[in-house]
Amino acid sequence: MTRAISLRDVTKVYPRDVVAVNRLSLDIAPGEFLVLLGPSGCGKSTVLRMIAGLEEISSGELLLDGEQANALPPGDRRLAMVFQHYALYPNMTGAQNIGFPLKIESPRRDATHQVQEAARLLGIEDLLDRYPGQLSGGERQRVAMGRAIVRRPSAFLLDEPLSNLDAKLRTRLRAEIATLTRHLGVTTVYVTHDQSEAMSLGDRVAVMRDGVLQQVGDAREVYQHPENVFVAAFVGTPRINLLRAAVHAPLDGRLNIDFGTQRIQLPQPLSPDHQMLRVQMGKEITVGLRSEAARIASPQEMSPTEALLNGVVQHVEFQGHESLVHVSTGAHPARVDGLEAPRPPARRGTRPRRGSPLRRLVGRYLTRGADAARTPGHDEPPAAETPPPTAAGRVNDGLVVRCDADLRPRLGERVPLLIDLDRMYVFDSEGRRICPARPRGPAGQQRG
Ligand SMILES: Nc1ncnc2c1ncn2[C@@H]1O[C@H](COP(=O)(O)OP(=O)(O)OP(=O)(O)O)[C@@H](O)[C@H]1O
Repeated sequence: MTRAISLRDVTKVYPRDVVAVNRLSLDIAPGEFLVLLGPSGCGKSTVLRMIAGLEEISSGELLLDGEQANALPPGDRRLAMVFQHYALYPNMTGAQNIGFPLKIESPRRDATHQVQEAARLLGIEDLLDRYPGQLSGGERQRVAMGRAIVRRPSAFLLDEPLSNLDAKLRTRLRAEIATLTRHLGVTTVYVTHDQSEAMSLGDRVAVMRDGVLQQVGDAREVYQHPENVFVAAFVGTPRINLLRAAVHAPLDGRLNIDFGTQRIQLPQPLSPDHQMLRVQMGKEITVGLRSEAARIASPQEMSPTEALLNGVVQHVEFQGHESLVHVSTGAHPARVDGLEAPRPPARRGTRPRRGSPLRRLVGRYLTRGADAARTPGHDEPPAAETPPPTAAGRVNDGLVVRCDADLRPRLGERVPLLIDLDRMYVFDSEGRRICPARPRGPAGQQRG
């Protein structure tokens, strides 16, 4: 038995007028695994607690299988909730903890069979005789999951269930949870602030900010077509590069995106996406470039859908299979409120050394300077475009790009960046995505 959960215009106002959830509407299909994602304090747990019946709904409607359930007592909802803190009874064994909900229902019932079955599904048969104090964090969370599934609920509500565990265990357990809930076919709502967890887990991801739902879609859709700059910035590792820019149209009818010290000219004829930028002329826009939308390569390799920017290597993160290279372009980074953890600072650049693989790759560019980078159809970078040095200990405008681990860019090295215009996002001054437009067809249908 699984169930549909619908929220219609649901608002939660706590005392002192704290609006934790603001007019949220969401339909979760029977058997679906939906992840509620957002930064701390955005209202995720409140949504879960309203579904569970642990928090009163201020306005709006909760429907369980189409029936209004705002006033239904929590015990009658047949939902199981698992919290970040395992809340196991320390004086009960694993078996007693798992069987506890059944004992509450009917104290004389022998729950051995159901407990064994839940333990078998979770692979914890050997832990049943142990007390919580004798279990590791991961084992305790499995017992907590056992307690949630033993009553065969119609939906699971999981509130950051893995955030107390180390990264390796978290990865393993989240795969187990996804497999288990699919095996049971039970509707699952999973709350997390960890975007990589969200992207790897759910059928759909619902991104929240300040109590307001920003976007719902499958992971690919949310990553590739973020509705706004907040979603673009919250989802994806490394974080998307966001640069302040303006659209200019000189008299020759061409269209430029101007980053202040550098600009790129959009190829003619303008694509339908780029035509939409005309209305942004004179207004501030934000350009979003994921790390895979720019590459360090010789301008001679530039394709018709690429444009050139120049940069200076500020910091290199070696990742084994690739490197993440922070490149200063002189452009001003755009700020998005409400995101956690800014990028880590990096050391100030030094001079490039001769003979590096990167120097061989883009060597002509490096030796001949900006002149070598000029390609017909693309804007010529002005002489003053070499980015200014940044203050020691800060990467204030570093564009993070992926690079083959063998290239080994040197700190301070001047590099050409080829920007993939098909994967360049533009957001208007309100943060809404202007381009690329959502693709037509079933995968890209507009919601709502
Ligand atoms: N009982 C309460 N009384 C007053 N305000 C509350 C209460 N519970 C939560 N809030 C506020 O409501 C907002 C949303 O809180 P909520 O716990 O739902 O966010 P969250 O996204 O789950 O955060 P986290 O990831 O940190 O758990 C926050 O501003 C919080 O301070």
